[in-house]
Amino acid sequence: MQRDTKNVHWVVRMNRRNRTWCGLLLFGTMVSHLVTKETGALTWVLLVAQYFAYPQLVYLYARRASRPMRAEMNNLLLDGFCFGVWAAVLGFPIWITFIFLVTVTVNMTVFRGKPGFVQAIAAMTAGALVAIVAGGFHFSPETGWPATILSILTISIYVLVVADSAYHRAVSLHEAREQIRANEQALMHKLEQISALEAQLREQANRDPLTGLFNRRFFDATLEREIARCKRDGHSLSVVMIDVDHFKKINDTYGHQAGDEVLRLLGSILGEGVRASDVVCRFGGEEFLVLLPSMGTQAAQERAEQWRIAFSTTSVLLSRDKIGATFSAGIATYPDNCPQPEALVECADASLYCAKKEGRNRIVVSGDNVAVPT
Ligand SMILES: Nc1nc2c(ncn2[C@@H]2O[C@H](COP(=O)(O)OP(=O)(O)OP(=O)(O)O)[C@@H](O)[C@H]2O)c(=O)[nH]1
Repeated sequence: MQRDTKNVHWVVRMNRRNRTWCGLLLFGTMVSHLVTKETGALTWVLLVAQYFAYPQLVYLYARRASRPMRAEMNNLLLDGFCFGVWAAVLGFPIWITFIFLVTVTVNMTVFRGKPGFVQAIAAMTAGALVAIVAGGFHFSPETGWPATILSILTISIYVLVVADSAYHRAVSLHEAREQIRANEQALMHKLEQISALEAQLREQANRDPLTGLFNRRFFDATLEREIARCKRDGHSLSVVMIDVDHFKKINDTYGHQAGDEVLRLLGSILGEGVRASDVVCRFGGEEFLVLLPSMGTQAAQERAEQWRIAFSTTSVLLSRDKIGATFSAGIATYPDNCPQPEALVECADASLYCAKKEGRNRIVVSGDNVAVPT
């Protein structure tokens, strides 16, 4: 059965590899040293257990631990303790003790810095002391040339393995960072697309698709704001309500498409030369509303008159038809002729009604014989 090692913490995997392969070299080195000594069977058994069973046991412990990195640090300390025991049991042979010292301190320092170095020394010392207390102290530092050569080989290979691991770690870190950067860029791009889409949707929600002017929803929201502003600042606020004359007849005579073109023409005339603060909207059907903040009756009337002349003198060309149209408009201005800004649309509507009644193609200002709604 193949075990899935991909989910095992990379430090646990790396240390298992190092313990297994560098352990084999260390095993060989120790064997070459022990064969020159009188070595009991127990020592051989323990040596085999140390280099063949121990790496697998500590790997299983770290792999199953809820915090594998912490478990692996405990394993490294245990390595130090065991090497301390072996060093003392063997009488501190100089080369073998040196390998123990280098591997244990490097392993701990890589992960914990200087405190790791101190902990490694402490773990080795503890192991050595335990062995000395249990079995007595003896000192036999010399190693024969086979053990010396194997020791040099082992330490060289160990340093190479550590350097190679560090290199691969650096490469995969670099790749991961690049991947994160690419993901971030893709995410930013998506966010930009989403906010552009949102802005587009917001814009569409406020626009009339036929004329491109604002719609009633937007007008209502703006009117509320402008009413609050004109009340606060005491500025004028004018509303012009416009309705195409006999529009039904245009539709009936030239068709719905011709009617649409007439509405588009009026929309473009109303939209020309507006101030940033003006709000031109299609209120529905053939009815338009223009909100003119900070504009008194006279100026609003002049503007509406310009639109009326422009519209009545411009024709829509459709196939062979030249379609002309006029509009009627009602104007209401706060505070000039409409004392309640909330009633501006109603006042303008009443004036528009008057303009229609008086014969169309004209503009009527609220208050000019127009009953102001109460
Ligand atoms: N082409 C077109 N026609 C529309 C649209 N919306 C509403 N209408 C038509 O506009 C016409 C409005 O007619 P009426 O309310 O009778 O008004 P009118 O004919 O302009 O008469 P007065 O306003 O009294 O001058 C109706 O026939 C609606 O079908 C639109 O988007 N496009």
